[in-house]
Amino acid sequence: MRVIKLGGSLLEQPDEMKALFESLVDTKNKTVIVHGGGSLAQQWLSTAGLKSEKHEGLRVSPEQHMPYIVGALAGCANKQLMSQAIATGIRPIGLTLHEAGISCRRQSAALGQVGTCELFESGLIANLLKCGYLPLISSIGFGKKGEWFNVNADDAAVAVAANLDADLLFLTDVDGVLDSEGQLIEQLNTQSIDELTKAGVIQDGMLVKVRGALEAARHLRRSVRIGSWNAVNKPDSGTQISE
Ligand SMILES: Nc1ncnc2c1ncn2[C@@H]1O[C@H](COP(=O)(O)OP(=O)(O)O)[C@@H](O)[C@H]1O
Ligand SMILES: CC(=O)N[C@@H](CCC(=O)OP(=O)(O)O)C(=O)O
Repeated sequence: MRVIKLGGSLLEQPDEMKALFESLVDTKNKTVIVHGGGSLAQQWLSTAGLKSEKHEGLRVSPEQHMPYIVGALAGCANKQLMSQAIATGIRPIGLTLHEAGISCRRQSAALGQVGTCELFESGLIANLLKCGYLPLISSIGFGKKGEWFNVNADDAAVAVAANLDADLLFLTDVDGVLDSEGQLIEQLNTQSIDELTKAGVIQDGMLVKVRGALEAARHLRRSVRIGSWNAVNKPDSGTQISE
């Protein structure tokens, strides 16, 4: 089984999105998608006249911003992906982290409704795969009292992969992790990530992704890959991250 994390910028690239779903047709019984949609959430918040800020790659999420964030991620982004899956002949099922067996709690008071993930069970996803569905999981989650949370989609993908003991692949809008000269780095480990982060080469969204990939590599005891949209069935492309 493998979990593929799709960055939200895919939603703005219809040709890439179509090609990606076409390349999933043969592996749909063992693929689970976790998706972002940060740029869409940003657009919805701006249209509503709300100023949104990020702290180390995480969107500060006050309660009053949550209807727009939930609407953009669990609503519009999720349904745009469902639409493409259906057009490709794949049977999708749109879910939140709750149905994927993940419970959330507040990361820190300063970040508002930003959630971190805790695992509780994994049965439903395996059953949906057996029934021939492609699970499309947004990064919206819920706490034990039903409160809603905005989880960074990279962190969400790490939790889903951990829950399913699955391989993990991050697909994004660059070829992988790039060095200070913009060249692809093929392999990274704890030490090289530390050095590149201190040197400011890995930043923003890529920092969240690389940290998540390293955490997943440790937990899953296997390497994790970061690559571009067309890397889905190319196991030697992108950046491979191991302990
Ligand atoms: N060293 C780096 N290599 C590649 N991208 C980087 C690096 N440092 C920062 N980035 C930025 O991280 C972005 C990918 O992260 P993000 O925008 O969060 O993607 P996604 O929406 O797919 O999760 C790249 O488009 C790039 O602007
Ligand atoms: C807490 C937090 O940062 N949540 C993210 C969730 C979406 C996301 O991660 O989308 P991408 O994968 O497209 O970046 C956000 O609101 O932007």
